[in-house]
Amino acid sequence: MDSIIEDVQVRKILDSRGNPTIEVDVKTWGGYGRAAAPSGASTGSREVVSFPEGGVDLVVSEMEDLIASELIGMDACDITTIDEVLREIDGTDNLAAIGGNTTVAISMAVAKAAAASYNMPLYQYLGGSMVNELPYPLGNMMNGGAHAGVNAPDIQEFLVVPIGASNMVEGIFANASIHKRLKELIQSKDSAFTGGKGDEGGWVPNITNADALEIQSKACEEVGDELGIEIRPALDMAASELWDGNEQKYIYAQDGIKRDTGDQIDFVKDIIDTYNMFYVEDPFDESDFEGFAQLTAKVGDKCLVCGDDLFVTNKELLAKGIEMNAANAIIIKPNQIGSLSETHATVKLAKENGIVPVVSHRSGETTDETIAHLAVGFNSPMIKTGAIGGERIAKLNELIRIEEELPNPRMGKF
Ligand SMILES: O=C(O)[C@@H](CO)OP(=O)(O)O
Ligand SMILES: [Mg+2]
Repeated sequence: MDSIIEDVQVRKILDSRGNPTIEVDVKTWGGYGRAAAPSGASTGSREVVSFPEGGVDLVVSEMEDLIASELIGMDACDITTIDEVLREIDGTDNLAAIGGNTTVAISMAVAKAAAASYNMPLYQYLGGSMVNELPYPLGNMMNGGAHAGVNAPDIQEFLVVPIGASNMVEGIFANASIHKRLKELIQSKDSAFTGGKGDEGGWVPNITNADALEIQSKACEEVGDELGIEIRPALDMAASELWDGNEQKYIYAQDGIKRDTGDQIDFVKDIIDTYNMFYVEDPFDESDFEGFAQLTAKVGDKCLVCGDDLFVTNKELLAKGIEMNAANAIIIKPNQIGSLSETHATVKLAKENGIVPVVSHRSGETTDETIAHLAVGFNSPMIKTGAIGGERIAKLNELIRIEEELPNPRMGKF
């Protein structure tokens, strides 16, 4: 049994914001897997807790031995049971005792060790030998909101999708070209722009939301024409960060505008119509399933309306969203739910119901490349993982390698 776990090691490492996070090594008789946990800034309130009070240091000093002693001797292929054991060790509903980042890093390292035990890449171990589809890269171009400083746009992420790309390399480099072009276009609107970037490598301009939307769309058209492929704009509005529960309004500080839910529906629909948006994530507060459902009814036939904070990769919340027709896409972030098997269950439910799963990074990342394998192995037609920057290109470059390995690679289907 090459996949029997022999050792589990936990260490504190840096993330891209300079915060501590956790990296786990799992050794089996015949293989080895390593994975690290990312962390969010605009987190959903229903996500599992990242770390116990005491943080990564406490996990390393007091929990490593306990966790290792439970897992040593188990079969790394039995990932569901291993995830259950981790939940039992924790003993809370929201993984507050050992931390969802601890469990997810172990869970992903176990899966990688299992794959390595049988000399397989993770995507093939998860997706089978017929897997051959690659995800369109949803690339982050400009940052605002919680991922940027003051004076930035309120909308958190201005993204693009190279939907006309015929392969991964073409899509990834199209996004990099847009990122470059946007620097020039920002300078035309903001002469004091110094080239500052946000947490995910997108530019942080001091311009209005309207100006940002305009140059985002211009960059898609110009670069799309030059490269001869269709590139469409997309947004993550991260509207939970804009929502003021007392005022019952979305506060757009940069524009000095407040919008109630009805105004917000009209505002987002207008943006989708005007700019032919391919994808809009979290256009409403995380508790507003009804607002999501109203927007999806209006634009769901031409735009992906995606829930991130709304669903937090949680199967029960997704089931509620399916019942209410709240969205037609879901962000998949393993550390929101704390394990690979629960992440897989949510992806499965999404696919069974025609909801597009979009595997995603977090704003605080490491050079861990696991999500590139999850996107391919889970057959996710899109991956959200930035456009430039070391911790972002770790995933993109891994997708380039995976494309090279696949016998008959093709871009995913929506
Ligand atoms: O809102 C998001 O989708 C993510 C990643 O882009 O941000 P965070 O990791 O801060 O939640
Ligand atoms: Mg989001």
